[in-house]
Amino acid sequence: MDTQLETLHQLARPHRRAVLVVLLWITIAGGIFFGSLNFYRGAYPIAVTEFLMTGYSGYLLYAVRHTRLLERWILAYLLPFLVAMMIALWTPQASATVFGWVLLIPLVSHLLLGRRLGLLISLVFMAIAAVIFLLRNHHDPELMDIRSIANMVVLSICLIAFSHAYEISRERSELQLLQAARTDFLTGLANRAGLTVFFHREQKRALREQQPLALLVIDLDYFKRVNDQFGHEAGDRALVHAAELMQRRLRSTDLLARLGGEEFGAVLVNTTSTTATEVAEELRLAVAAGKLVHESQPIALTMSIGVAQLGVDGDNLQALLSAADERLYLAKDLGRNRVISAPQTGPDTVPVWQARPSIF
Ligand SMILES: Nc1nc2c(ncn2[C@@H]2O[C@H](COP(=O)(O)OP(=O)(O)OP(=O)(O)O)[C@@H](O)[C@H]2O)c(=O)[nH]1
Repeated sequence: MDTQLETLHQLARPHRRAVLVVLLWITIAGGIFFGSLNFYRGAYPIAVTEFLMTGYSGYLLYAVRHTRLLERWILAYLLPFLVAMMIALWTPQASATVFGWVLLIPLVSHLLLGRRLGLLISLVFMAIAAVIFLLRNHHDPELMDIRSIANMVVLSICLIAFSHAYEISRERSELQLLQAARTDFLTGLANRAGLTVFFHREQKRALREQQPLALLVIDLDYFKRVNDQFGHEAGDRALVHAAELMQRRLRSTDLLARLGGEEFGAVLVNTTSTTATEVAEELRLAVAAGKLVHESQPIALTMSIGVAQLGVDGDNLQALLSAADERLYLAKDLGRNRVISAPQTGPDTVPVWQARPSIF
């Protein structure tokens, strides 16, 4: 399943679960009421079906509480419920008003299953209900009147269209909110939450495909001075400028994020610590060479960077952030404007094991 679809399912789960629980309670109450009524009237097959549906709904109520397979349980409720509805429509004892329940199908199936499956289920079961209606009532001139039929068709189309439009706009708003929650407002990069989601996805892929994965933690040097000397607005521009320079040098498959303040993080997919160090070096040189001018005065920017690799420096994001952070602060202690990574890295870096004694 693609990640956006999976994210949409995850976002929708709490409200779908809530709708399902309400429907199950209504089914239980309705099943007891109509089952007793039909039993009393002697309509035993319908009464038994309704009592069975009541018991099944009670079981589902228990099952859906903590399940991770909510979509399957929804289908396990909705399909028998709709089949029972079709059987009830077909039974000779059922009155014509029972067809009113069919109008619930698009609302319930869209609320429970979203726009794609909701639309499919609505179309299939409403078409079956229409066929049953025509077969049962084709002798009734009042019900077969063109105006009555047109009324029912238009009402059905309206309900399908409204339910579908509601689901589309709900999905869109949820995605926009999610996007905003994972984006840094100033630079437009991912924020820490966005980096976390991206890292976990790439970590799974890296483990599955046995590929390396590297993390950079990047901090602008003496950034307080930029703010103090040029003002906060110029500081903001400098952050955006550095972000753009770095973004240009990364592959589209990598992720650059602003972790907060003047600190950035980069997840480099399919990259070893050695290559990540070379990339970090390129980023450092690009930002140091970048020409940012504020009111005719150049703003000089440099960065310190710590590098870590999955499986070498830790097996989770927290461990990699700590390792990269530790190296970043070592870079600061050694005079800033440099990259520090694991011991086996390139010539322009200071190995951790060599540099460590200077800070103790
Ligand atoms: N303009 C601007 N400044 C910010 C933002 N977030 C954090 N800062 C500033 O970044 C500066 C960070 O200062 P410090 O933590 O002392 O670090 P530094 O001056 O970069 O020094 P080193 O990191 O040790 O090289 C502070 O002055 C913050 O106000 C922001 O969104 N915009």
